[in-house]
Amino acid sequence: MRKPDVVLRLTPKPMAVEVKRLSAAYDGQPVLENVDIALPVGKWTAIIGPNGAGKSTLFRILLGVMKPLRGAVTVHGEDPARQRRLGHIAYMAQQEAVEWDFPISVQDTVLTGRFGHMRTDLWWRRLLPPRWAESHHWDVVHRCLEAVNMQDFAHRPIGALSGGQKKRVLLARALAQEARLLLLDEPLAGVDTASERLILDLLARQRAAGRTVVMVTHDMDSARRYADQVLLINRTIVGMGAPDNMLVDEMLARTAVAGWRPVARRDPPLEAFP
Ligand SMILES: Nc1ncnc2c1ncn2[C@@H]1O[C@H](COP(=O)(O)OP(=O)(O)OP(=O)(O)O)[C@@H](O)[C@H]1O
Repeated sequence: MRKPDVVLRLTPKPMAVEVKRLSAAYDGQPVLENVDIALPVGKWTAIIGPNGAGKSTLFRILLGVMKPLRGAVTVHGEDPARQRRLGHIAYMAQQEAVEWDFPISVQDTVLTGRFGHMRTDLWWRRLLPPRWAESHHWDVVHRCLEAVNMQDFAHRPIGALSGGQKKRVLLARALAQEARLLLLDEPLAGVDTASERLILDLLARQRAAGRTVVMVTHDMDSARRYADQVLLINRTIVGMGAPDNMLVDEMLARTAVAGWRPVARRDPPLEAFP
């Protein structure tokens, strides 16, 4: 009898993020054009581009909350909205995008990061107010608050925090999601040196644990020191590669990064900064 043929299927592991020929627009006004991106799982990518380059728009599309005009987008090989609903994408918004006057404590804010996981709790649990969540959710919340050094502020209203503390709470909420992909919109903006160090070290640990980190930043030094790759964007992808190849005068000039300082010349003339 003839033996059945053994078919060896070698399916490549899906990328964390794959974007092909993407275009996006608001009210018919193009914002992103012909964007191609492939971000491997477990790497740290820094996205750098000037104001209005479309970085936050790209995040909205990767979260599946905005539909592209054209092109294909997958997260872990699936529809981004589905991945978000499954809790595989964590998002840290820019501080300005959050309603800080909302009467909610620091720990309840971080608990909202657990909502995706709570969907799999027992049905009757899901009828209770979130504050009565199962203890393992609270364990994660407290662990994340400790990780960002905000445990002493757990009961404080979020409106009564400094700028740097707000950032740390937003990061704790993103960490509490225990997602495979972390999308962070300017996590380092407006924080002091100690907070910056804490945030970068935490993200380095996330990456070491196999998570994919994607961080929009204007901080070239951090991108150079921590990121595996840099993506330069200004309405379209200007370049993508190792930090040492992307964060050079020629590439930055092409991206026209606001506030960009020439790398070769440490002290440019003042007139370079209007
Ligand atoms: N909801 C919206 N409706 C209409 N236009 C928008 C909307 N959101 C953003 N835009 C426009 O789209 C363009 C890209 O905005 P986006 O916020 O994606 O840029 P960004 O790179 O994140 O900028 P920044 O560094 O200032 O945060 C800008 O010209 C902006 O004015």
